Amino acid sequence: MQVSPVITIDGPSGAGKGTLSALLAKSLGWNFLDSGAIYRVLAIAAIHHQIEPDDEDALLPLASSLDVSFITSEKGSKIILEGEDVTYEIRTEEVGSIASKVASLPRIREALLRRQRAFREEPGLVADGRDMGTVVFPNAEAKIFLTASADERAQRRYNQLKDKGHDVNIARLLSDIKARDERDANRSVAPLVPADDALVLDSTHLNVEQVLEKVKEFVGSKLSVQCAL
Ligand SMILES: Nc1ncnc2c1ncn2[C@@H]1O[C@H](COP(=O)(O)OP(=O)(O)O)[C@@H](O)[C@H]1O
Ligand SMILES: Nc1ccn([C@@H]2O[C@H](COP(=O)(O)OP(=O)(O)O)[C@@H](O)[C@H]2O)c(=O)n1
Repeated sequence: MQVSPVITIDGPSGAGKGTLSALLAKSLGWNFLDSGAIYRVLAIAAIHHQIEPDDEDALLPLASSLDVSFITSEKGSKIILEGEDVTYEIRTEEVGSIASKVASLPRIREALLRRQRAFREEPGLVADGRDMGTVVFPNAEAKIFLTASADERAQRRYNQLKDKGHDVNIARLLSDIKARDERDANRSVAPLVPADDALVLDSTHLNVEQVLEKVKEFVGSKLSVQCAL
């Protein structure tokens, strides 16, 4: 059976993965998986159910039957957890930090694998995360590892959260980002590392258009989708 093609975009927080993935998915007309949102939703569910982020036994049933839906319409996309709209709530740095704690638990990652792979549908998928090219879709057609310096990523996150009306502090953001980098890169399962066959792209001194240009060139060399791009 022919499976749909996948482009994976992995990298640390604030590197521009979500921005790039959304632009690529839109220009190709492909599906989009924001795998980080699944971990963030699980973090919110843990808070709602008063479960500590390191309590793997208690989190496991929650992860296995996570009642979440990703709704995309012309007005934008919405994330609904147990009937509640958590689209705005999941984006705080605090939730990102709890997400990175629950994401370090091996059985939790295992429980979420099938849910993530189910996004691979016709005509194709752009998957954004930490382990998309290494674990979830190891046979992806094109893999990108997008990074940038921690200072640049903290500044981008600061601007982004401020624009959305969140109360933010740049020094705190930088230290949270560094702590999250450290945890994501050093965990025992699915650590944040580029796949052997990934294009590693440092976006510190590149704007969104420049990143997109380079990625389109790379994707075009790996897949026969040049016409769509
Ligand atoms: N190359 C870039 N240069 C400057 N800002 C960028 C770049 N890529 C993304 N951004 C901005 O940085 C912020 C974080 O990007 P995002 O795509 O959410 O990162 P990630 O998904 O890797 O955490 C967003 O506000 C986005 O518009
Ligand atoms: N595929 C993924 C995606 C996210 N995550 C975890 O979930 C957290 C939040 O992911 P995210 O992609 O929303 O984070 P940002 O890059 O947007 O800050 C990350 O810090 C990771 O610890 C993961 O472990 N594996």
